[in-house]
Amino acid sequence: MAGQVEVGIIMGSQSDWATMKEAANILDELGVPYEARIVSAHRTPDRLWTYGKTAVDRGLKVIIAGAGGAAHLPGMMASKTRVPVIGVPVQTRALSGVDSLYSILQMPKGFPVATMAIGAPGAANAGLMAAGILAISDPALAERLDTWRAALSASIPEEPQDD
Ligand SMILES: Nc1c(C(=O)O)ncn1[C@@H]1O[C@H](COP(=O)(O)O)[C@@H](O)[C@H]1O
Repeated sequence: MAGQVEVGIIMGSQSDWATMKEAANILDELGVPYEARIVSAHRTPDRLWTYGKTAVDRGLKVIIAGAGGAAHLPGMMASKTRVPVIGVPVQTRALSGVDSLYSILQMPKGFPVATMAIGAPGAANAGLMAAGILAISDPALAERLDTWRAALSASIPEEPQDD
């Protein structure tokens, strides 16, 4: 997307993109510029270091970090930059993403990660959370987000339907 990139979507592996794309889709819908990068604490620690070190100067306002299994990426990124990190536990085959959730959730005091739900709903909510944070100082985005939320509410029928 054109414009100053204020949201960084990072993920531990290419295999996370199917999940993390849900965050990107929401940001596309709301007209929020973002970048998407593969950054792994385990496999590309130097890349993580550089990304975290330069995040503030590059103008990033929120980082969405998704990882699965021993999901150390969100916490490590939160240690490296004061840019708020939203963590997305990617669903895993072995342990259904509970491993990812626990790896991201229990941060020690001082370096928080705002942890979302496991999998695609969590990634979509991460996009919405990032948009909500940016909307605090962006009235036009706030209006788009309000419209998006109202449309979702309006799409929910009052009564259950038969299949
Ligand atoms: N959890 C992490 C980190 C990290 O936290 O740094 N780097 C990769 N991974 C995870 O390994 C899983 C399997 O990766 P592969 O599919 O590449 O084997 C992915 O869900 C990724 O997020």
